[in-house]
Amino acid sequence: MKTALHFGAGNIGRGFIGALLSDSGYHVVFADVVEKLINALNEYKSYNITILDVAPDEPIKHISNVSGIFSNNPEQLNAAILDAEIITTAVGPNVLRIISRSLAAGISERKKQGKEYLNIIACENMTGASGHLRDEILKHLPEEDQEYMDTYVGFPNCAVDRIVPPFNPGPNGNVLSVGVEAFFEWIVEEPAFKGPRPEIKGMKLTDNLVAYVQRKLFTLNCGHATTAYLGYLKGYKTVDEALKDKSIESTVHAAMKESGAALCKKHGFDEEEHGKYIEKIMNRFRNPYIKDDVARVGREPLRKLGPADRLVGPAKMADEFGLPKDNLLKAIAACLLYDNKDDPQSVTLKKDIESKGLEEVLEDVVGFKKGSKESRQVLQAYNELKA
Ligand SMILES: NC(=O)c1ccc[n+]([C@@H]2O[C@H](COP(=O)([O-])OP(=O)(O)OC[C@H]3O[C@@H](n4cnc5c(N)ncnc54)[C@H](O)[C@@H]3O)[C@@H](O)[C@H]2O)c1
Ligand SMILES: O=P(O)(O)OC[C@@H](O)[C@@H](O)[C@H](O)[C@H](O)CO
Repeated sequence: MKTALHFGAGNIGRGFIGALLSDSGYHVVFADVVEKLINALNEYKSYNITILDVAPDEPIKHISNVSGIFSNNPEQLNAAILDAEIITTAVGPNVLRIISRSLAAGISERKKQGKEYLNIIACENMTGASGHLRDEILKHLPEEDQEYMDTYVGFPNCAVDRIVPPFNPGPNGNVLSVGVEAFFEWIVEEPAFKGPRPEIKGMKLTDNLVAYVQRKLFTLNCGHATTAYLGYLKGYKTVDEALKDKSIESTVHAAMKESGAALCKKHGFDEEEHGKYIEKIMNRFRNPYIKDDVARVGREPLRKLGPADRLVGPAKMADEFGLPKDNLLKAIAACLLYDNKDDPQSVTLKKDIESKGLEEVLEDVVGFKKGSKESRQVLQAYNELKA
């Protein structure tokens, strides 16, 4: 049987990518650092996915042929890398650097054992995640193994879309159970594969990946983050609850339209089709069967304020074409106000704003120069939202 190694047995790992791999005939080995997940994977060797929607065709999907290993156990991991025909990740962009050392060791071992093609796909909300992972691996790979990696190891980037919220399996439920929306989209960069393309049900291939990644990140994740930060400020707990607030809904919609106008100019998307794409996403956010925590959606605000990420990325793109971006700037201001003591990045952000001042943080983190029009506008929105 074919083996797939997937890093991260979390929401997207179990609820999306691992499930597609298992459905396509792979034995899926999940590598994670959480003991209870690994133990449960090895004990039950299967889990259930609940589809959170009105009358889904298949309300519960049973996923089998799975097992778990510890990502911080070099022997287990090396053996799994050696066996794998494909490797995927869904660990969060910041963890890619952490797993890169083990992947480098595994790639060197594959060379020693005369193994051929392998593709590694990082399924994270980040433009160029697999390429970034490759760069991190290169830092640990001996020079004499680099040619082997160039020849035999592909790093196709991808866009990954399915809302997988926190899920409560109930008092006697299985820790592996996961609830997902019915919709899913996994688009992978075809030219970057090395060797034969793997056949995975539900994986779509494209040769224009950047457009799809930006379409998803700057629309869905942009609207999601805007809802989360504005919602958190007003004390709402979930995305659907926040969107029932008309003033939040209209800002979220307007921010997605601003990013949409920029995306259509940049990538030539049809405006009418893109409008439908936005409406479909708004309806996905409103799905009453999904109770998605605003703290999950707003997690790691410093990452989300990055220059190529969901808020600043579309604002810069709008600027490139001289298009409006007032609502995107308001979303950036709401993100800067995110004050959640359980989120380490929120704590750091707050401390930095207190010690350096908002303008300096805007320049360092977001890239808006002190005194620039954008910086002044964010400052004004920040003070208005704070009041
Ligand atoms: N949940 C969603 O709706 C969704 C949708 C699309 C994309 N994503 C992206 O998928 C990625 C994962 O998100 P998630 O929601 O599944 O998060 P999650 O927190 O549910 O899962 C991440 C998993 O990675 C594990 N992990 C942490 N460090 C690790 C390490 N060193 N080695 C192996 N595993 C490690 C964690 O223990 C956890 O189980 C993120 O990049 C996210 O942006 C999430
Ligand atoms: O995972 P993050 O932190 O990058 O973003 C939070 C959510 O917006 C995200 O997980 C969405 O649910 C997902 O991207 C839907 O495909």
